[in-house]
Amino acid sequence: MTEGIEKLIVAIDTDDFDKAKELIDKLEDSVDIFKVGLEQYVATRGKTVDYLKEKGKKIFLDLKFHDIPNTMKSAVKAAVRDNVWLMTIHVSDMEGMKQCAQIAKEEAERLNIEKPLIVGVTVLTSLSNEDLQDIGCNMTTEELAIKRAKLAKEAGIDGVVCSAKEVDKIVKECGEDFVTVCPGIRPETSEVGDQKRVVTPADAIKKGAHYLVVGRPITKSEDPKKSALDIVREIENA
Ligand SMILES: O=C(O)c1cc(=O)[nH]c(=O)n1[C@@H]1O[C@H](COP(=O)(O)O)[C@@H](O)[C@H]1O
Repeated sequence: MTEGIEKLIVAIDTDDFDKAKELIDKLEDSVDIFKVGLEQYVATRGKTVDYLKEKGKKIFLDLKFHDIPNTMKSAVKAAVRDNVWLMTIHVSDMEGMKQCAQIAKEEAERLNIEKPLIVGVTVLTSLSNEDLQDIGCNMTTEELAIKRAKLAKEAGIDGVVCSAKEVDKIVKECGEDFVTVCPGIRPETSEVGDQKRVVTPADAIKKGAHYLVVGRPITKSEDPKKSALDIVREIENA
């Protein structure tokens, strides 16, 4: 497998299992990691996770848990049973994150499976500085993302989801081994849509992102396989 394929995560955002299956089948030779998010998981009750397992693919379960510590911890414990590669929580209070890190380890040991990576969402890539002001936060997206990444590291989770706009600073603060997953990736010619902090695949890699999450630029393309391969090539050239 090439280095580019190892860094690309494709977001299967559809509410239809057959469409998800069709996309996975089209992309299976050029993509190794697929993200099952809220829309697809809720609509299919997790059926796509089983399909991806049958195909031997790596699974990013993106359910972004955010709740009181006991509920977050219990949700992580249940999700570990899906035996996925990586899953998301929101960066929240220290107690909640610590309990998620701990239970993931314990449950994986009990089941004798590899512990999934637990990563915390810092500041959604659809948010701007103005959006943060509107919801009562007087920090910039970059300041808040760095602060939350440091909290996530202190709590003992494996990494964060962040925009590639701030990933270089997060790597500098939290170290090379702290996993960085960057959505809001847009090749030069792609539509931005609802994303506000976007970066090209090449620039995201140059800034130190470990993994790039790409949805619509691949899934809404007339030729998803070609679009995925173009991004893999751009990653490799960077
Ligand atoms: O956790 C995520 O994956 C996520 C965090 C974030 O800050 N921004 C973000 O876009 N995402 C997800 O990444 C994917 C991006 O999709 P596209 O905008 O279509 O490339 C979607 O599935 C989002 O749910």
